[in-house]
Parts: sequence; C-alpha cells; structure tokens
Amino acid sequence: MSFKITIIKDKLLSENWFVLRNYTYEITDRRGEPIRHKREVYDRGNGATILLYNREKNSVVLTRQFRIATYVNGNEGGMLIEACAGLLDDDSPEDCIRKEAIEETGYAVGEVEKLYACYMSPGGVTELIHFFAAEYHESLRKNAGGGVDDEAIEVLELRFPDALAMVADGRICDGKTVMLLQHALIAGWLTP
Ligand SMILES: Nc1nc2c(ncn2[C@@H]2O[C@H](COP(=O)(O)OP(=O)(O)O[C@H]3O[C@H](CO)[C@@H](O)[C@H](O)[C@@H]3O)[C@@H](O)[C@H]2O)c(=O)[nH]1
Ligand SMILES: [Mg+2]
Repeated sequence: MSFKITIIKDKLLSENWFVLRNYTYEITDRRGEPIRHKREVYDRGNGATILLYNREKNSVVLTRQFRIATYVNGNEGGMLIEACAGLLDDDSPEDCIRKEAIEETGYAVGEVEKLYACYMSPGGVTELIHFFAAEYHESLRKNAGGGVDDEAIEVLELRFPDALAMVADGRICDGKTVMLLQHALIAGWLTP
C-alpha cells in the first residue's frame, strides 16, 4: 500500500557541513484523509562499510576512532570500534569502499562482495549504507592504514570469537559493525 505524499514546504535549517532541513508534508492516512506532518531530516550523504575477514586466521580487521556523537551521548572516552566505513562523496559504493579500505586499514582488497544496503536511522537521517565484505591477507597490505587528514584511526585485528564476545559485552556497540559480524557468523565464513 502506498500513500500519496505532497511536500508543502522544505525549509533549510543548517548547511554548515551536512544539511539539516525541516519538511512540511501531507500524507494520506488509511482512510484517505490528508494529515500534515513537520519533520526534521538530516542529510549526511550515503555511505559504505566493509567487513574484512580472514578464514585461515578466523579473524577480522576493524577500526577504532573517536566519535564525538557517541561521546556526547554516554560513550565514555568517545572511542568506537567499527568496521571500515566512509561517505560515498561522488564515488560508487564499490569504489568508495575500496578507497576507504586502503585509507583506513591499509588493505587493498580486490573483489568485494555486496551484501545489502540499509537505512541506519530512518526516523530522521537520510543515510543509506551499502554493506560489503572481502577477505584480507597480508599480501594485500599496502600501508599501515590510519585514515587521511586529521583522522586518527587505529587498525585492530581481532580473533572472531573475541569480536563476538565484544559485541555481547558491549565493547562493540556500532550498528553496522554488529550486523557485519553477525553476517559472517550466519554465512559460516568464520567460526565462533
Ligand atoms: N570539518 C569537519 N569535518 C567533518 C565533519 N563531519 C565529518 N567530517 C570529516 O569527514 C570525514 C568523513 O570520513 P569518512 O571515513 O568518509 O566517513 P565516516 O565519518 O567514517 O562515516 C562512515 O561511518 C559513519 C558511521 O557509521 C557512517 O554514518 C557513514 O555513512 C560512513 O559510512 C572525516 O575526516 C571527518 O572528520 C564536520 O562537521 N566538520
Ligand atoms: Mg571512515
């Protein structure tokens, strides 16, 4: 079932780095009556993320970096363990994630496996994240990783059972990262 949507007003609230707008719109309800909503929408562009895994070592490569949004919302110290990820800018999701993998982790992955694309915070953020996975090996390592400009990204290689234990006890608490680790478990790529 689809509802008729009419955008009445699109008010720009901020465009300092990303874009925050307030939309006024009408949507028809189940009885066909139009109802008017006002909703703030934050547009940060779309992103891509990748799980780097190694079957022989039963391990994954993740990153750790400071995330101010988590710091101001209860994450003491603000450091977050995440799968490698980046904003698409003008790249395709595949091109973006290959670049990010080299910049953030130092691994030049070849073929990447596309998994799915998900809205991560649909109540108010436009962002669609494209999920990928690829095997990493020492032979693919091109540099130490760490990110570009002022990104201070630490590269972590974790045994898969340790990574799962960190999900269970909350040391890994980033949505895309939990999804990817659980995908590796369900797909049988790695052993718990
Ligand atoms: N000056 C400035 N720089 C910013 C601002 N916001 C982001 N940046 C910079 O923009 C760059 C973005 O780095 P990416 O690696 O492309 O993106 P990301 O921040 O890792 O985001 C990825 O993970 C997010 C969290 O899961 C995802 O939301 C996002 O889609 C993407 O996948 C970083 O250098 C960051 O410091 C800002 O408000 N001001
Ligand atoms: Mg990043």
